[in-house]
Amino acid sequence: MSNIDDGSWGHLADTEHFGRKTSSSDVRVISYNETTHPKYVNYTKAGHCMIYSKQNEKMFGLYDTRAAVLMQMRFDGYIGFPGGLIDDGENTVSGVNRELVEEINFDLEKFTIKEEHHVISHVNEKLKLILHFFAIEVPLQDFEEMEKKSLSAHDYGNEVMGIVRIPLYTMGDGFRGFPAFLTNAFAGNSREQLLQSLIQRQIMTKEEIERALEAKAI
Ligand SMILES: O=c1[nH]cnc2c1ncn2[C@H]1C[C@H](O)[C@@H](COP(=O)(O)OP(=O)(O)O)O1
Ligand SMILES: [Mn+2]
Ligand SMILES: [Mn+2]
Ligand SMILES: [Mn+2]
Repeated sequence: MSNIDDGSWGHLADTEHFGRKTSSSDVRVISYNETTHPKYVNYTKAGHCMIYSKQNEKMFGLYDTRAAVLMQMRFDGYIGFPGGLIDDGENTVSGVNRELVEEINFDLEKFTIKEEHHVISHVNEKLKLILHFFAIEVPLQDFEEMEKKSLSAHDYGNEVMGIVRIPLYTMGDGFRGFPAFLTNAFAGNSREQLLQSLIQRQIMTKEEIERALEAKAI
């Protein structure tokens, strides 16, 4: 079992509460502009990013892959997107780019996250936490190179236990594939961020998402 199971957190004590499971009622959508209002100056900000590449290959010649979407298995056992806490006084997109370099060895010479990649932001008043979410579409060849380069990221093997692609297809029993993936534990509101982006970027329809959410293992 964990080697600090006495409820103490060591140096993680300052930030561990941001990773605690929250209910969707704890967060509400907030405009990017509104997050710069002085009343949020003492809020902690975090930014994460969905990197994806649309593709129309068929897995095993059977299943539409739709897109390669990059997520990660985190140190805390939750699935999340690359990204992290924005340092005090740090510009939000600069913080997201810094975290992407730390976590997946993102090549800023090739791609940089800009405000135009902003998708949605949420505020959790209880935790005084603002969660910004970005998405960037890249060519499949660059996506594949990122996957390889992520193995030599600074935080690979500690904050990041490895990156995953998401199975966006549903198999013959109506569960394995995407519905099974959705049964994982997700960090923050990353599951909501994923589902909204898949619809917004026309990778999946709202009806398909709803069907996947209702599917049960047989
Ligand atoms: O993918 C995510 N989407 C939304 N919120 C997330 C995601 N991953 C984590 N979180 C929440 C929960 C975390 O405690 C905080 C901070 O993010 P984290 O990536 O852990 O921060 P660092 O990389 O350690 O800076 O956001
Ligand atoms: Mn990080
Ligand atoms: Mn992180
Ligand atoms: Mn960090």
